[in-house]
Amino acid sequence: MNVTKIAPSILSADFGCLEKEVASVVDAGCDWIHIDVMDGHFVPNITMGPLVVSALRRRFRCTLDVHLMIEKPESMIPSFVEAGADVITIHQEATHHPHRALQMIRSSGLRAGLAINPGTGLDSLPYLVGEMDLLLIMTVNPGFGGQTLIPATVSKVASARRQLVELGRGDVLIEVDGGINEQTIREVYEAGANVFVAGSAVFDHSDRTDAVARLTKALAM
Ligand SMILES: O=C(CO)[C@@H](O)[C@H](O)COP(=O)(O)O
Repeated sequence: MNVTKIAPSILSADFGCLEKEVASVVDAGCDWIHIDVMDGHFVPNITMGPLVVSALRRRFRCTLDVHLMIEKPESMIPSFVEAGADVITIHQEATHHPHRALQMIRSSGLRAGLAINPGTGLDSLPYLVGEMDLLLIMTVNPGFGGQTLIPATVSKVASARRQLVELGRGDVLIEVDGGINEQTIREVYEAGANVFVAGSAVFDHSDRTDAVARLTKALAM
């Protein structure tokens, strides 16, 4: 699969001027924006909700990639659909009914993603693969930006890619999230990832065009 996307995570952006922050990465050539929704229960942090997604939807045409780090995501899926998300990803660990949650997202006409934490295996893949468009492999424990990629997650990406191909779903995007930077992006790409969430590696730099170009260059090396 040839698709590769850098998806800047606005968790590391300056929320005081979010429109300007997102515009800076869209101007740098990014057409996916990663939006981390945290509820203070599933993860020990609270961020934003559907109102922020709908505000960004009104201003930007790019793909809004919404990552729900919330318990019982089923209850909030309709609000994020209504807000204008393009991709909604739920965590396997956050619901008793991941299959149903993925079906809800798809039946609303959106792309559905399944996220798994670093400590979660790939056992459920054969049972959920028919309902997903994207597999988000957390490369850090979710909740905060600026962490270091956990090395064991790289072989999980490789294993997931192999299994997806064997299951006839080589088209499913593998997204990696956490600790993605110039030093780590190439190894997860080689393992089979194609969507690269980058928070601090983009927003901690004042020149966003340069930051995105550095990641793209590291990917191609
Ligand atoms: O979901 C999360 C954190 O839970 C991420 O999307 C972070 O925002 C990634 O930040 P960096 O590790 O790239 O700084």
